[in-house]
Amino acid sequence: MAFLIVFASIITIVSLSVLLYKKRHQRYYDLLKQFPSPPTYPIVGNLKPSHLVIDDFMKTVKEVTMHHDRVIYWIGPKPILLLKKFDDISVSTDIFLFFHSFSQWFFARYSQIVLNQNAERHLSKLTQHWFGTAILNNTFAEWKKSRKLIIPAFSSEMLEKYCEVLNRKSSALVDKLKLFADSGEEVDVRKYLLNNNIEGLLENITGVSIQTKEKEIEEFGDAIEEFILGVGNRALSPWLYPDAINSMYMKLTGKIKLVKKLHRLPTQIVRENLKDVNEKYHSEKDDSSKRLIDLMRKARIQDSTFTETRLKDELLQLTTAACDASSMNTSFTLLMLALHQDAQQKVYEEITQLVSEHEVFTSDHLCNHLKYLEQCIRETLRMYDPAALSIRKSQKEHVLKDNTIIPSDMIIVIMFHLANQDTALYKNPHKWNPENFSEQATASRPKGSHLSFSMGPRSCPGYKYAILLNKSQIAQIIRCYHVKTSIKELNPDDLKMEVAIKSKIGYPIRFTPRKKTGT
Ligand code: HEM
Repeated sequence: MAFLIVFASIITIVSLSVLLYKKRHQRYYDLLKQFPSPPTYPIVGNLKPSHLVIDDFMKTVKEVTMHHDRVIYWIGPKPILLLKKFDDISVSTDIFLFFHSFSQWFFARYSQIVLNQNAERHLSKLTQHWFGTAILNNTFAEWKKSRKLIIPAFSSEMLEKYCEVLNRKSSALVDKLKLFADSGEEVDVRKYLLNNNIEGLLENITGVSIQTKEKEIEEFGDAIEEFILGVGNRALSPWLYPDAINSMYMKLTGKIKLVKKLHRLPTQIVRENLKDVNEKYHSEKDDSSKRLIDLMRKARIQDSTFTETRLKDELLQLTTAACDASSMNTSFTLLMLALHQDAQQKVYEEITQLVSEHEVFTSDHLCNHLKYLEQCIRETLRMYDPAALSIRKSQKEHVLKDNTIIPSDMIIVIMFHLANQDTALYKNPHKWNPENFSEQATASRPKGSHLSFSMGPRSCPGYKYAILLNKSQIAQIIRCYHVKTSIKELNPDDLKMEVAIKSKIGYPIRFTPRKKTGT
C-alpha cells in the first residue's frame, strides 16, 4: 500500500512537472510566432557558413533584417530576436511615450521599452576569460556597484577639470603628426589616436602623467585591438563557448599571451596607486575627490568586494570601452572632413572665429562652443557607430507599442547601427550630412532617438567625455592642418561590423600645414 502511494505520488509529480514545463514553453513558442523569420532548415536553423565570417557579419545582419523591423533568427534550436526600430528599443523622454509606457506598466506590469528594462548583457561570460569581471560583464548586482563607483568620476564638474589634460594631449598629437605633414606621407591615424586616448584617460583617472610608460601604452593599445577582434570571433564560434575548449584554443594559438599584455598596464597602475591604501587615503584627508583613483581607494576600504583584482578589471574595462570607441569616432570624423572639404572649411572657420592662432583651448571652448564640429562628430557617430549593437536577455515579458509581446528569457540583439539609419528619422540616412544634427533637425526627432551611446540604465557613462575628447583632438588638428585623403568615397562594401563599424580600407589621411595652403 505504502509502495503504491509513493509510486502514485512520483507519477503525479513527474506528470505535473512535464505539464508545467510544456505550459511555460508553450507560451514562449506561441509568442515567437508573432515575429517573422527567414526560412529555417533542420539542425542549423537560419545559420549559413557565410554568416560565421566576421568580415561579412554586417551583410548577414542587413540581409536578415532587410524586410522586417523585428526578426527571429534561429541559431540551430536557439531563437534570437533582432530589433532595429527606435520605437521598440529606446527610452523616449517624449511626454506621450512616457504616459504610454507608464500606463502599460501600471495596467499590465509590462514595459515596451527594451533598453529601459534589460540591464543584463547576454554572452557576458564569454569575455570574462580574457577581460576579468567588472562593469561590462558582471552580474546585475555587482554591475550596479561598478556603475555607482564610476559615474561620479564623469560628472560635469570633473569633465571641466579633465579638459586641460585633453587639450595638452591633443596638442602633443598635433606635434606627432608633424612628421607625416613634413614628409607629405598619407598616414592611418587610428593607432596614434588610440594610444593618445589611453594616455589622456589614465592621466585624468589617476591625476598623474603616464607619459614615461610609452612602451606599455603601445602594448596595451595593440592588446585592446586584438582582444576586440578575438571576442567577436568567439561570439560567432559557438564551439568555443565552453571555457575549457576556449582555454585550450588560446594556449594552442598563442592568444594566451594577449591576456597578459591586456592586464599588464592596468595592474601596474592599480598597484602603484592602491598599495598602502589605508595610509595613503587617510594621509591625504581628501575624501571629496571624485577622481576615479580616489573613488577606487575609498571603495577598496569600504567594500571588501572591491579587491585589487576587481579594481584592476574595472580600470581595464573602462579604458577599453572608452579609448577604442573614441579613436574610431575621431578617425572616421577626420576621414569625413577630408572627403567633405566644405564641411572642413566650416569647421576651420568656426575654430578661427573662436580662438586666435596660438591661443590655448579652454574647457569653455570645448564644453560650450564648436557647435558645428559637434554636429560633424554626432553625424559620424550615427553613420559609423563605434558600438553597433548590444545583446540582452529579457528578464520578463515585454509588450511593444503595437501589443506584440517579447517572451521572457529571450535573447535580444539591439541594432543601434540600424536604428540610426532609420528613414523615418533621417531623410537620407546613408549620406553624411552634419545638418542632421542642427538644433532644428534634432528638435524635430523624438528625444533619445540617436542611439550611438545607447539609452537607459546601461547607457554610456562616458558620452560627454567622449564628445569633449573628440572635439579637442579634431579642433587642434584642423586648426593646424588641412586634411585630405586618397579615398574617393566610403562605400558600404568598404565597411565591416565587429562590435564597432570599421573601415576595411583604413583611415588614410594626408596632413598639410595650414600656413602652406593659406587656408
Ligand atoms: C565615441 C565614443 C563612445 C561610444 C560611441 C560609446 C558607446 C557606448 C554604448 C553604446 C554603450 C552601451 C552598450 C549597451 O547598451 O549595452 C557604452 C557603454 C559603456 N561605455 Fe561608452 N562609448 C564611448 C566612449 C566612452 C568613454 C569615453 C567612456 C569612459 C570614459 C565609456 C565608458 C563606457 C562604459 C564603462 C560602458 C558600460 C556601461 C554599463 O555597462 O553600465 N565609453 N558605450
